[in-house]
Amino acid sequence: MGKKDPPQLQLRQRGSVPLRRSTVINALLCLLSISGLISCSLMGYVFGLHQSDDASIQQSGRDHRYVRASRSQLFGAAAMRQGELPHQHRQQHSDESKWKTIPDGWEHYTFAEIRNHFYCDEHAHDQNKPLPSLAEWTFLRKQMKLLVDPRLNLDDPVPPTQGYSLGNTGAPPPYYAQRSEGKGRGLFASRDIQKGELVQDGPHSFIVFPDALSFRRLVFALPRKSACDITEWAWHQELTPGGRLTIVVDANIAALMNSSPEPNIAPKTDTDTKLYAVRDIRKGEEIYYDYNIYETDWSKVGLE
Ligand SMILES: C[S@@+](CC[C@H](N)C(=O)[O-])C[C@H]1O[C@@H](n2cnc3c(N)ncnc32)[C@H](O)[C@@H]1O
Repeated sequence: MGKKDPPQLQLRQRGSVPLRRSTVINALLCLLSISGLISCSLMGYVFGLHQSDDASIQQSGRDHRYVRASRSQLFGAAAMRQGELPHQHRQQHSDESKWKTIPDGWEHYTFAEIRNHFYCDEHAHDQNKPLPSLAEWTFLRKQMKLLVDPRLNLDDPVPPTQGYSLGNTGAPPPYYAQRSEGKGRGLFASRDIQKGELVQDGPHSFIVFPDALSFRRLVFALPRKSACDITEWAWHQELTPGGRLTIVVDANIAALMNSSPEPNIAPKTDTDTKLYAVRDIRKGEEIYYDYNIYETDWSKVGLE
């Protein structure tokens, strides 16, 4: 009696009006989807997404080293850079549109071109780089297994934030990671170490790149800062006397070891991948080896 219908009811009673509105909305949505489809195809063409996974990047060489990485895996990494990982610190870089994409011809990039692409000099000069988190190590190691060598066994009772099982003892190496004044991050003795003690057990710590392509594949499948880290952490050396020069990188905090012309640890020979204390080291002292014992010419390992 005299009570007005609630507004929503009145609307329904207006009959054809909602129908016309929905038709218009449907038509607009249709138009939007069609234009979306067209622009997606165009972008896919421009960025090479039109290539099927059969155009996988294949690593030539022996079967046991055969690794396939589909373009979608690499483009997944590029998409991740678009949003940046939560643990990445957002900074302004001169050309974000450049380092956030996978460049054409990445398979042939030189070491210097890779560093230019990711503006790694900016990263190198950042004195406030945080220690890599467990999540960052875990992602890096996952990509290493996927894109460098599927046979890699990176299971270890010691987490990468503490190192790895030194000599398979189940105990970490006698160091921990923290910021090092003027050097980014570094390693420090977690206890007194006696002259002659094994401090760094290379083969239990590093991964070996079968070739230069696997190195490029890994860096282009990483967030920018991790890609730059890899270019700073990796080195190359002959792993056996007279053997070929091989690219290697530690897959844990051992990668953070800095260099000194007066190192406190050193290998016994040029091809030795174990490093021993050359003098007594006190708890809390920074651990150094001397990078100059290794080859530094990246053209010698196919990254020219
Ligand atoms: C293998 S990484 C060592 C870890 C590095 N400090 C980090 O935070 O990622 C090599 C890089 O560390 C830095 N570095 C190593 N030794 C250094 C030193 N004695 N003085 C200054 N920087 C050093 C250089 O930037 C070098 O390219």
